[in-house]
Amino acid sequence: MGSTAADPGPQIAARFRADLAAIWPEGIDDEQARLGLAVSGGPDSLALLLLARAALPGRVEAATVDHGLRPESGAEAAEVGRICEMLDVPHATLRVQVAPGNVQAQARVSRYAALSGWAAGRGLVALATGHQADDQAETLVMRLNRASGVAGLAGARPRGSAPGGDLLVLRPLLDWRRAELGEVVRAAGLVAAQDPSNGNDRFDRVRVRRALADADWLDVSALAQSAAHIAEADAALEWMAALEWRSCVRKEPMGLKYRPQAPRAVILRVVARIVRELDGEEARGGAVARVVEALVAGRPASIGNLVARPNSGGWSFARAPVRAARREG
Ligand SMILES: Nc1ncnc2c1ncn2[C@@H]1O[C@H](COP(=O)(O)OP(=O)(O)OP(=O)(O)O)[C@@H](O)[C@H]1O
Repeated sequence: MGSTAADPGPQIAARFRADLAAIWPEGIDDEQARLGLAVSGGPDSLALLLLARAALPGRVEAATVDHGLRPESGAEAAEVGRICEMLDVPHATLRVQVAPGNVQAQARVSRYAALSGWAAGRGLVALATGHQADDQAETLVMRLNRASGVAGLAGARPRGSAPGGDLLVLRPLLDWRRAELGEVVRAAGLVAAQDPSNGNDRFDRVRVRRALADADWLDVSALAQSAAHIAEADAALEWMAALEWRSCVRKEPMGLKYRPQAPRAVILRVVARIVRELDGEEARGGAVARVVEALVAGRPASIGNLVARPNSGGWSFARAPVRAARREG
């Protein structure tokens, strides 16, 4: 493929360059700095590949994670490899094993772990992903429909770190519409895989997508911006929860003691972290809320393998004693 066919038009390229510049890490103005691209083979991340290659010629590398969860995943990764070869962009396929349990959540954990290892090994300054405005808006509407709290409603942030690590993740396409990205791919003569991402909540998402397309009074870009505002509020709550943890949570011989000071939204996060640290499990939001409600009312409560008790100005959390009967049996 000639570079002219693959290169997006000058206006599109300039818009992407400006979006990338706005989130580019401070202090990394090195002309040699190279950016990693997470390319699943779907239309959004293929557009990312084309746009980033034009914005940073010779300074991008791509990786595709093959979770091995669908029969066609290997062929999709190979197709991304073929496209990258045509575009003269180095490409790696990262095969991962997904731990049993919540498959989508585990796939995400292994995906980011693999991408982080790859980026570190290749000396890349950051990883860019293809999250875009329609996905943000759809997720927001789906979560509103499930009564999600702030963390659930928060959209992806333009700049953040990969879960469980310190790889910088850039999302330069958050203001781009799906149709615009599809057009970038089409204009380059490429054919994207049928949306290999977004498989987790595909059914709900497709329904919401149709509803949003029919509701011409709904402004998808505005919804996406709201998701971004909520993401900032979520980060602020996390910051407050870290502060509350430092000043109000103490070790006890049997577990942790918490003397809550903050508003309830922060308390819920601190209690969720206590459960995570003592029980090693991620607690469901509703279960955490029930425990807090009981403790505020002066009643003990249990969550996972923990017992929480109100006492002398605070709440004690400890692992529940193994019942004698169970031990004997
Ligand atoms: N198998 C994959 N290989 C490489 N990149 C991927 C893969 N799956 C997803 N991505 C990257 O993540 C972006 C968002 O994909 P998707 O919407 O599936 O993720 P998500 O689960 O909604 O978001 P997050 O990964 O932040 O939880 C894609 O545009 C792409 O950049």
